Amino acid sequence: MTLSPHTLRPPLLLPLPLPPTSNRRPPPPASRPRPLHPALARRSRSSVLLARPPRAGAGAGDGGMASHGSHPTLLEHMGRAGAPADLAVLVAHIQAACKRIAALVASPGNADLSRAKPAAGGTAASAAGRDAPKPLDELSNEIILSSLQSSGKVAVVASEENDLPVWMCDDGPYVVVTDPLDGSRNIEVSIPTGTIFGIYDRLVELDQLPLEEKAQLNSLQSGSRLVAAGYILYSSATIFCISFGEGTHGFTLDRSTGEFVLTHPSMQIPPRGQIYSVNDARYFDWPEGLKKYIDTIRQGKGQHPKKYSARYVCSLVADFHRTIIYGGVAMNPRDHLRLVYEANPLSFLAEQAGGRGSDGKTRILSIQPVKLHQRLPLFLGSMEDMLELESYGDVQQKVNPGYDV
Ligand SMILES: O=P(O)(O)OC[C@H]1O[C@](O)(COP(=O)(O)O)[C@@H](O)[C@@H]1O
Repeated sequence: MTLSPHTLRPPLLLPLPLPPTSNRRPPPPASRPRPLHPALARRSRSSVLLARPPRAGAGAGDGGMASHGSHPTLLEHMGRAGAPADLAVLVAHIQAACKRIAALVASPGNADLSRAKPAAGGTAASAAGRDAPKPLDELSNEIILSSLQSSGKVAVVASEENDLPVWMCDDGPYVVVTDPLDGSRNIEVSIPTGTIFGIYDRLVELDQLPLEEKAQLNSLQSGSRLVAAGYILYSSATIFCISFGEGTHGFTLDRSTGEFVLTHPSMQIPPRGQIYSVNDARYFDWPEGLKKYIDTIRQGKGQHPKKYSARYVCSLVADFHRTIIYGGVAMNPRDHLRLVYEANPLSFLAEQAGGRGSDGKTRILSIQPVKLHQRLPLFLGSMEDMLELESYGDVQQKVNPGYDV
């Protein structure tokens, strides 16, 4: 595994032309700029003002710079919040990559790419010498990595798809952790998928260490040091939720212009929901505390005197997005989800929306990662539901026999 893939191939598929949609909401009420998170304030010396006058004919591929009526675009929002120029450039590249992934997962034929399919004869290449089609998570990884590399702002990226962190640029100010396409096993049946990412400052104090060592240590930063995090949900709408440490904000892709526009400003998880989200076919492998908690809330006998409903997409971003909006708790109690590029970014977003992320005992953002692909139980959701769940003590599933589906 090389640490310097300067030969990254450009993604193979181009976005298809997208039809206009009518999924726009009425304009949000005018909001005053919020105070900057200290991490942003520290770096705002070179902040940018990205708001621009309306431009005729603005569309996909213009980097998100066009004004969009009374809905600020993502980059306009960053400009108004005083985000550093480097961070805005980086986010612009991430959003461009995610537009391509959105087109990819929605394109005809993607079912063929939903999992690895070796060419005839079991080799990676066909008789004609062409590569076998790559599964979508690999393609998405290539799209994200090539975008991050061309941003020039990333020192190192740690991805679910790479065994080791990928060193990109010695003076890149940021470190990115990412799951480029979560839930890809759902693609074949057109169920929502998502991209997750987290952004840290490069640890300049490690600059003199050998490449592998500084790549690893930069990628293993505690979630409490996140500068920004986000997810992109590819569903009936494509939604980009992001936090720079001053709230969690959601932007919806307007396919008529190619812009992510602010549709969910300052998202707040309701303090209490009435939905639990878990793969409960695993019930008999759960510990007593978790069984008791779920049995109790199902019957409306918990702290909230209402019977809970179950929802489980089995696609982390979709389950989390619903939980942020409706409240409740989304969980995977076994050691399955990854601390560095799944649990940390989503916990950061949950906290910024007034919720909580924990492993059933401990606040996720206070756990020091020791391995890049470290797995753990993950519980995310409304503050009151989370505290009630954790009060049962014994909620982490220790038995993890491996499941076929
Ligand atoms: O099989 P389980 O325990 O229900 O896990 C489902 C979870 O695994 C994921 O599919 C991620 O798993 P992978 O990293 O193996 O793709 C999530 O999207 C989903 O929330």
